[in-house]
Amino acid sequence: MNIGSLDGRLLFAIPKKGRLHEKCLSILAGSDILFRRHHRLDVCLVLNHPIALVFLPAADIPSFVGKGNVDLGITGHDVILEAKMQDHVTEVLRLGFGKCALQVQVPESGSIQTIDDLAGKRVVTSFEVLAGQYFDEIDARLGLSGDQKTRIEYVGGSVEAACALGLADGIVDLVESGDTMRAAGLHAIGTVLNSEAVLIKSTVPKHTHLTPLIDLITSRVAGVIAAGKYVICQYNIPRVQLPAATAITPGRRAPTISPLEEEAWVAISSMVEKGAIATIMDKLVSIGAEDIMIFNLDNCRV
Ligand SMILES: Nc1ncnc2c1ncn2[C@@H]1O[C@H](COP(=O)(O)OP(=O)(O)OP(=O)(O)O)[C@@H](O)[C@H]1O
Ligand SMILES: O=P(O)(O)OC[C@H]1O[C@H](OP(=O)(O)OP(=O)(O)O)[C@H](O)[C@@H]1O
Repeated sequence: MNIGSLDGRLLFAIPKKGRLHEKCLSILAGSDILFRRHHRLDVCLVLNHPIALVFLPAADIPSFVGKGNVDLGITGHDVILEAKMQDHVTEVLRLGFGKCALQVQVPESGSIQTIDDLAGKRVVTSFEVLAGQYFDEIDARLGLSGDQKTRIEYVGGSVEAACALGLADGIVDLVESGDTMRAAGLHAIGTVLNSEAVLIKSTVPKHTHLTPLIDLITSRVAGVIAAGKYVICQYNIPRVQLPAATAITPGRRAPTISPLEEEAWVAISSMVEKGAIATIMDKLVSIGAEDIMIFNLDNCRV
């Protein structure tokens, strides 16, 4: 592939490895963005759209999109703020995966047990901007200045080992399940930020002719995300219970209500959030619903 073949194409940045990579590949598949990635190549052409995918480290994607070198990208909300790109990129969609929290952590059994105890000491992190901003506020509140201020030191990885190695009194790192933190004998004493994966575009796009394609891809990605979040709930209910049933399954706009051959009954079909389905079914049973069925969505537009 020569670089000339990228001319006029929408450049779409995807995390090349790490926690967000696999989910991004399934979003591309669900959006019918077809590509063949050649071994070791980080740029590849999409077969069925004027798009090229650029596989980059998640932390580099905000700058590429913010500076307009790349038109669209998927990355974490956390790394947008860490790269100070929040004024240069627009978060078009929250994607509901890659959920984690950037937390201040200290050894479970140590003398430091609060943020105020940790202020003025050594903190190791890969998020030096966010950790710096967080502790600047704490230091200011406690009146710490000059040499008394919290020392933030950058490391590129294995942050959780820093306390055990004697490099730090506390760390600032991402937590999802908490397994990594607990395995390192640490616990959280403060939250700097909550994060999830987001679809981003340049706030001031360089290639305005690509706006319709950006909107099309955004709508497809939104459909894939919604299909993962919702299921279809279908059931029969006595007609007299319609108001109660509609309140339990209101749908996104309104439930679909169909007559049955039996005059006193109706069938209802409604989109409901996957996470709430057990409770919703309990409630439907309690008002006399029968034949309740749940269907997964392959894809949708909302
Ligand atoms: N444990 C986690 N659970 C959920 N999301 C996470 C987790 N760790 C990181 N993330 C999200 O994924 C983004 C990329 O983090 P990750 O550690 O996967 O990247 P990486 O450093 O490029 O990959 P690798 O860790 O393989 O070197 C983070 O900025 C954050 O938004
Ligand atoms: O709370 P948990 O579910 O344990 O997740 C937290 C861990 O996940 C991330 O690292 P990752 O495993 O992606 O590897 P990395 O250290 O190479 O970034 C993050 O840096 C934490 O170390």
